[in-house]
Amino acid sequence: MIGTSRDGDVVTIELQREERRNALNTEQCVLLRDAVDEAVALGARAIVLTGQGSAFCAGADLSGDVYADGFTDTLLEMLHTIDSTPIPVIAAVNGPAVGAGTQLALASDLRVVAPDAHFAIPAAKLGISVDTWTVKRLVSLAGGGPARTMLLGAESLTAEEALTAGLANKIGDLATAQDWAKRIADLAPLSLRHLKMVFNDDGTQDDPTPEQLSALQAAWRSEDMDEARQARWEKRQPEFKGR
Ligand SMILES: CCCCCCCCCCCCC[C@H](O)CC(=O)SCCNC(=O)CCNC(=O)[C@H](O)C(C)(C)COP(=O)(O)OP(=O)(O)OC[C@H]1O[C@@H](n2cnc3c(N)ncnc32)[C@H](O)[C@@H]1OP(=O)(O)O
Repeated sequence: MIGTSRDGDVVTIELQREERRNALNTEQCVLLRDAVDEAVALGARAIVLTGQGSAFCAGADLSGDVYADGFTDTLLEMLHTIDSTPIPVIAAVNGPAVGAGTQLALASDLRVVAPDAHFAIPAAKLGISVDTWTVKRLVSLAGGGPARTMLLGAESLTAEEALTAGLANKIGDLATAQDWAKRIADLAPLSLRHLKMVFNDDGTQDDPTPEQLSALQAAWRSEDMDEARQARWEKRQPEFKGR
């Protein structure tokens, strides 16, 4: 089960399998992927992801065969959908984020973490191999030290430790994340879209040449730049139209 709600330009998507601490199976991954796609198609300017009840997400559903009915491929597809959305995704980590639950938080752009939440990837306890993307994203966000503690040491990271390491951006609750999302939704969409592309560039692309960079800047030039300048001149909030 997945729940969605909309407040202006912000769509909140909630994992709703509280009885299983929002564990993910193939069906949940498909529902979550489709909910994210729908929010983007509806023109949302920011998405908040959260979990129902006391946990954010307990990871892959261990109550059956974890890798049944193409779970891994569907998980990968869902995480890639979140990672590549043109709009910012804020994870409101309302409780434990374990295994694929941490991966879900890693695929988001920003993380607001509840004080009693924690991150863990107990792959080494479960005989599971962790993929390269997850290791690289964890290192890029939390640093090599905390990443090794979590993966090689199979230890969890508390909210405060995650904030110190850089994995958490803020300590707060769902309302904190939604308020932040509303402020982000008022920023220039194309600027955010370009920043997300640059942040998520995994380094396999060659750096653009100066000519490519100026062409990219020209291509990204939008009416939003004129609106921002005009709004500043007229001392009012800009109303960005770019997508
Ligand atoms: C952009 C490109 C992306 C590329 C990505 C590539 C991906 C490639 C594929 C990677 C493959 C790896 C996938 C993934 O990492 C693997 C996993 O996720 S393994 C699962 C790891 N999860 C766990 O080990 C969590 C276990 N659970 C807990 O630690 C605790 O339950 C909790 C979450 C801390 C909550 O604790 P409590 O609140 O005390 O709750 P309980 O423990 O009492 O549980 C309540 C209830 O929920 C059931 N439950 C909990 N977790 C799960 C689960 N994972 N699956 C199923 N059910 C779960 C638990 O059994 C209880 O139910 P009850 O017994 O009461 O019926």
